[in-house]
Amino acid sequence: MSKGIVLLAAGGTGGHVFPAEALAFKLKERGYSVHLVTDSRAERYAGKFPAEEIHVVPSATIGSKNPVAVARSLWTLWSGMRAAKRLIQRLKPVIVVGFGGYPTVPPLLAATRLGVPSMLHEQNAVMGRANKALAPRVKAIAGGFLPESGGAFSDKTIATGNPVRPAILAAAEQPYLPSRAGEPFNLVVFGGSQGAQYFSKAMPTAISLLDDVLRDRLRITQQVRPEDMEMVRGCAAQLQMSADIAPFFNDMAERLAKAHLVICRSGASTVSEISVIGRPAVLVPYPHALDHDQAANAAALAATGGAKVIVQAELSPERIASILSHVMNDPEKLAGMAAAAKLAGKPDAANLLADMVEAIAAGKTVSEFKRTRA
Ligand SMILES: CC(=O)N[C@H]1[C@@H](OP(=O)(O)OP(=O)(O)OC[C@H]2O[C@@H](n3ccc(=O)[nH]c3=O)[C@H](O)[C@@H]2O)O[C@H](CO)[C@@H](O)[C@@H]1O
Repeated sequence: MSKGIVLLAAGGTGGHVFPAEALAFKLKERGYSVHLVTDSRAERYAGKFPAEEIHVVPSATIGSKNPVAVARSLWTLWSGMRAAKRLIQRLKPVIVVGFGGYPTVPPLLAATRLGVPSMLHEQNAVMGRANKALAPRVKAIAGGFLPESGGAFSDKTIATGNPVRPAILAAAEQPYLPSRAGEPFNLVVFGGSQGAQYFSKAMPTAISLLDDVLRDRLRITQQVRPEDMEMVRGCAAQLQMSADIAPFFNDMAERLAKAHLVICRSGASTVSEISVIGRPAVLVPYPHALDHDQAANAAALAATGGAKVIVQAELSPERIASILSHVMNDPEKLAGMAAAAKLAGKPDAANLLADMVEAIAAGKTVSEFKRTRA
């Protein structure tokens, strides 16, 4: 028999949904039923997300200054809140947990109005806008990279880390095996759930600048946005490179486990996964990210010595080639970074977050929960 329903709310991008999914697996193991409320991208997760049902309620952002657009958004939010209220009254969840993104605003507001316990998980080192708006109303906030003290809501924040998928935890069992002179060197290049156009042009040029000995050692996995696939495939063929190229790799955990170096953006789950598995990384924060959350996530891992951060404006194919030449000849340095990254990893985040969900659902305060952990 189910211990009760937990309603998870997440904006429809991988950045919000993947941590919610990791928590969902954990809660199901503990005997809860899970429902997900998200936006119109819900069908992407159908059959994959371990929820009894996936619900969509209307939502909108208020980004525009145009009064007609603002009125329309407010109306959509109002309808979303009414729909969310009906959903919560029907499901009677023991708690509603928001993972950020504007589609979480109606369900979380509805939960607080109905007196249902509610909490947030913020994946990034900087709080997103939806979470910032909801933070004063919820009972607790779990943070992927948020500090437990000194932040705006430190009295109710717990640094759980970002829950990672079971496949990532399995990959974390594999030790880092350095690639020495003459041995294959696995390089994984990726953007995030949507890919990163920057690497499509920069990587092939960088690789063309390497000497033949290093280029022969490279085995590349590169996530490439669909519109760039043909161009990057052509470059790889011209360079006679061994490269796996795709818009999205479903076996990313396994690829990260085998990587000798990762070059990527610094979305919250990306950074958390790299540190849980323990692989050295060059992080290139997405320069147009709202509130520069990616720069802050990257800085958190770089501070441990597990990664190097380079802002895109200071990066070039020449610099990538120079970094590759240097580190491919210095396996000890990469092994040191891998160890530092692993030390910073939080493989127990999903467990801790599930403990927190159970405690808040049972009416405990954050300070009471913290005391049980001490
Ligand atoms: C442009 C933008 O606004 N990005 C935001 C978005 O990033 P984004 O949605 O890219 O989020 P993350 O980096 O957090 O997660 C990407 C996920 O996709 C997976 N993956 C990626 C490529 C692939 O081929 N296969 C695969 O499985 C990664 O392993 C990771 O689990 O949400 C994050 C979490 O709120 C934020 O930190 C980012 O700033």
